[in-house]
Amino acid sequence: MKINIEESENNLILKAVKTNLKNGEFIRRILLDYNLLNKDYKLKKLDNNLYLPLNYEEIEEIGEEDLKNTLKNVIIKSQNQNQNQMDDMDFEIITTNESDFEKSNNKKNPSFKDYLLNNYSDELTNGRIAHAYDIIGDIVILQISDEIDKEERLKLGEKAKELIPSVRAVFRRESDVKGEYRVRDLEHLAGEENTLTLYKENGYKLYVDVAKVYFSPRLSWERNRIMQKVEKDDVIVDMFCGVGPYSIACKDAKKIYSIDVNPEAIKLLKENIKLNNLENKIFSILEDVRKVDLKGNRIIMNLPKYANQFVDKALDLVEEGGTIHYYMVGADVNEGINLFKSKCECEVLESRVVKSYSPREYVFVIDFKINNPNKNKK
Ligand SMILES: C[S@@+](CC[C@H](N)C(=O)[O-])C[C@H]1O[C@@H](n2cnc3c(N)ncnc32)[C@H](O)[C@@H]1O
Repeated sequence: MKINIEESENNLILKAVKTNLKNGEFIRRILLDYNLLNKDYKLKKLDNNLYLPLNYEEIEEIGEEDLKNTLKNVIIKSQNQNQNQMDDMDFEIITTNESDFEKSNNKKNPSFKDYLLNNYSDELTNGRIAHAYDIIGDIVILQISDEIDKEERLKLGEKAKELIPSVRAVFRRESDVKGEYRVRDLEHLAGEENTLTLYKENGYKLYVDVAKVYFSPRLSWERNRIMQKVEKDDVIVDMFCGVGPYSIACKDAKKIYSIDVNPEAIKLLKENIKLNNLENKIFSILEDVRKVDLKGNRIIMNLPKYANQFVDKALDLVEEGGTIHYYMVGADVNEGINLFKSKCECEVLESRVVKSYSPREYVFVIDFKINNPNKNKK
């Protein structure tokens, strides 16, 4: 096989990790843990190298540089933990195309993406059907507009169930995330009408009920970024914890306070604490965070749409010299920076786009070091 670096007009572009055969199995397991391995294709051996095809949308969301850094960090961490000797940290991410890889099902079935491309190219172009979908455990959530007939939507659901590996149920986003609990309406399209699933990311597991709580697999990279920053003496306050993905990602900290107003989220959080053996570290609190009185040195504010209403509360919760990870929706990250500067003495440690939110808006994260939470307080 020749690995084409050039983009081809007739073929779907794929990204792949190229590594030497010795390190291949180690990297394969990491990619599986991160839901990054594209199971539609077989791995490819060539010369002394292994090529592992990646889920392209995931890479688009996180960016290639971030992917490389995160993989490097995870490899270093796993090596320390398991004394796994990976010869050299040698791997690269290459751009190739799907014809370089053999389909994994051997049945000459198209992938669901091929199916969409072949049958719904107009709808993909005009945005009535999105190419991207979320896989949470064994549940798939498609993005299909109301303008597509119900009958057609059900047909697409059945196709998704048939063509996407290991799927138990297919739903469609019926609304944006909304309300205080940030939960979206879903329409059932195929498979079991059961919305509870077990999801895996960054080496931990989570029960998620996609109809009752907020959850986004597209934040797994961001959670990994936070995971790398946590120190063993940290006391974390996860102000809007949901089922606990950030709290659990912070498992190397000394103590984690996890707060949410949604009783269903806290119920699942409790299950997730047990599932990950973190009973002695994570303390769940079913409450409006505005009524909670605690102190921590690392505060996580993952309520991007309304976070600006909770800055004063976060400044009450943070210790002097602590860090606030502030998520916000907007067109310009300076809105968030100026807001904090008007309320306290702080510096920006890092800021980046986490994902796109609407055609002109993004979800940004800003990591602030809070030198004096009370200065400028009104
Ligand atoms: C965007 S979700 C994030 C959940 C979780 N951090 C995650 O990444 O999956 C925001 C969460 O904040 C919770 N929430 C909203 N207002 C709240 C408040 N005043 N106090 C505590 N939790 C709140 C919602 O119930 C929801 O679970």
